[in-house]
Amino acid sequence: MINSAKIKTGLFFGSFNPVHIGHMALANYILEYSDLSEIWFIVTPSNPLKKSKDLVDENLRLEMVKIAIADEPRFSVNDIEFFMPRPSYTIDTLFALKEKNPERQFSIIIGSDNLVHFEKWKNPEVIITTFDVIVYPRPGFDALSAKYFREKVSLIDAPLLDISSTLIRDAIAEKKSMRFLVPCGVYEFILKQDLYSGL
Ligand SMILES: Nc1ncnc2c1ncn2[C@@H]1O[C@H](COP(=O)(O)OP(=O)(O)OP(=O)(O)O)[C@@H](O)[C@H]1O
Ligand SMILES: O=C(O)c1ccc[n+]([C@@H]2O[C@H](COP(=O)([O-])O)[C@@H](O)[C@H]2O)c1
Repeated sequence: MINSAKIKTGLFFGSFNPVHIGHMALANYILEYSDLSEIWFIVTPSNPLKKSKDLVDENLRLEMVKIAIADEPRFSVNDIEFFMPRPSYTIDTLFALKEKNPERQFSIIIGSDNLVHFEKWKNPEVIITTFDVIVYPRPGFDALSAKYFREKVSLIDAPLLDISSTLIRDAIAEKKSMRFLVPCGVYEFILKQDLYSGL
């Protein structure tokens, strides 16, 4: 199959502990301002570089992403890493997805912070030469001067909300309502499952 006939799919990897409106706004913007037809949220059970003692069960994180994307048919969620060795190395996931989905052309979506520190990832050279990479800005990290800024890298000037899953977890632990910082339905799920309250 020739490349142009393939479905262009963006891959947005994260712990999503929990998914928040910063993730959704970014994915929304990239979907509208790139040539991607769809974005898959890949829930990472165990980020090789980020150990969090507050990490809730991966199935709960998957459920929250399912709730978040329910109204957008061009978004989907994928649990492939649940069935792969831990920690979750993106290179291994990318090749597994490529093999299983020959009808798709994958682009990995990363922040400029990750591109600047790409040498910390497993096999960065292989990722950057094999896959398309869409980079969005993170303040303080200049993608253009990164060692791994190559021809397969494209920059997208997405607006960012200055919030994180850490902020939400900490606030919930302090009994603050975070209803509007997470996608519709996710806050109710957090309360019902009693997540993050005892941190
Ligand atoms: N507010 C945001 N806007 C845009 N991208 C974000 C935002 N927060 C996180 N991301 C990006 O989304 C991806 C997945 O993020 P992750 O699930 O680790 O969320 P996080 O908010 O950074 O989590 P934590 O606070 O637990 O470290 C990461 O590559 C991260 O750079
Ligand atoms: O493959 C690696 O070596 C690797 C190292 C660090 C991060 N990642 C992936 O990048 C995703 C986003 O990471 P982060 O640290 O920006 O939240 C995370 O969910 C992992 O899938 C992957």
